[in-house]
Amino acid sequence: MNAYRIRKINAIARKGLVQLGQQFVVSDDETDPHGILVRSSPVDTDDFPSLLAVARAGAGVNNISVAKATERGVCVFNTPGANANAVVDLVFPMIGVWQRNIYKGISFCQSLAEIEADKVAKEVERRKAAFRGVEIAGRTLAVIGLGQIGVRLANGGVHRYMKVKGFDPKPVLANIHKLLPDVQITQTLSDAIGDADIVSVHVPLIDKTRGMVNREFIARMKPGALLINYARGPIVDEDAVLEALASGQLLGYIADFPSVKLIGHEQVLLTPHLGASTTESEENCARMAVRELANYLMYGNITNSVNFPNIETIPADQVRTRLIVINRDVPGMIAFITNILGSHQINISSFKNESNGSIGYNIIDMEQDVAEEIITEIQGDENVIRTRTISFAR
Ligand SMILES: NC(=O)c1ccc[n+]([C@@H]2O[C@H](COP(=O)([O-])OP(=O)(O)OC[C@H]3O[C@@H](n4cnc5c(N)ncnc54)[C@H](O)[C@@H]3O)[C@@H](O)[C@H]2O)c1
Ligand SMILES: O=C(O)[C@H](O)COP(=O)(O)O
Repeated sequence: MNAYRIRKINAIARKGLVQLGQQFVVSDDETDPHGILVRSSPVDTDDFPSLLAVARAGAGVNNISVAKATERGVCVFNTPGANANAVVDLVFPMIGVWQRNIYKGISFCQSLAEIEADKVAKEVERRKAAFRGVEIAGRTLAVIGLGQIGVRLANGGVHRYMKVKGFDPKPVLANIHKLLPDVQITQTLSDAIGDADIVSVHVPLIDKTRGMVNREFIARMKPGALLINYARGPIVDEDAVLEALASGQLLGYIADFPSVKLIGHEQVLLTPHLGASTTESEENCARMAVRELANYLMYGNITNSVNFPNIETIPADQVRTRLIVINRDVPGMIAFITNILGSHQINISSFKNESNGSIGYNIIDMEQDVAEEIITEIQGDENVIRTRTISFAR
């Protein structure tokens, strides 16, 4: 068969890319790819006519046109949890940097290069009181969004002897099971943030969360609290933050998303979108994204899609054709597909169907070739979004 064309956007770790076998050709310039590997760059799936899938080596998919992709039967993957340690590994140090005035202390030390060598030690002892900080043990941490990152951060707070509260309106049960018993799960957002010294937000950027941390949210926080955003810039209303910093309602804002409004503000600490930037996380994400994409292109199997259901089936040795049908999840679709195949005397050796509530996904294995007209007949139904045949040379 012809090779699958992969467009690589952004730096994808080599340890992931080497998993792609000879069936794949990877290029940064491919204009008509079957698959895309991407991190944070924007992807409009409508720009690529032959596109079958996009794999985001990371968590957030707000840079990808997921709704358009779903309408065209393009599968979008992400890599849940693959960079969660990296984010938590940065958030706690950043809290420490803030609470202990480390950034001010470091610039003070750099300024000591200007003075005479025998005066440095004396100057350090004379001035160090200006950088006295506070500890995080005993403080209350509110974690908003108890997903892969939120759960790790909440547990990390417990290990640091903090009181930890967490809020998530629709948590994934598997994540909640990983929470330490000392984390208090609250029923409302206000219960979580009302008396927290530190509020850290770990939700995806979607319509419902855009601007979620607004004036009203901040007003519900304890006066003088610290706000942390390692999720996405637009989740936080920056004007509301600046007002709250000026009034004292917020003591500080730590974020991974610099903007002109925030840069240079004394009460704001910024990092340049570094949350996932560790060797380990980049390798984890790349390995996972490549596996998901390759498994989809070669077999139509799905793990960790954000718009299609999970489904996996290994073709038996005698299977020649695998037909994939992606449809709107309405009654009668399975019967519709099997009736057409049956009416053409096609014997089905395996049929697997999964749904995520809006999209139905069918993998149908057959021991013979399937004529193009039969596929066209299936494709003709208004609820069929896309069909695809994969031939196995035996
Ligand atoms: N700074 C970085 O480099 C970096 C790295 C990784 C992830 N992120 C961002 O962090 C986000 C979360 O990552 P994750 O891996 O934990 O994802 P996740 O999907 O595992 O968890 C997100 C959680 O947020 C919850 N949620 C959704 N809306 C909510 C709301 N209104 N209130 C409270 N909770 C809500 C969901 O139910 C889910 O449990 C990503 O979507 C991404 O945007 C940033
Ligand atoms: O959503 C994510 O996974 C992070 O924001 C990481 O983005 P990056 O892969 O561009 O570092």
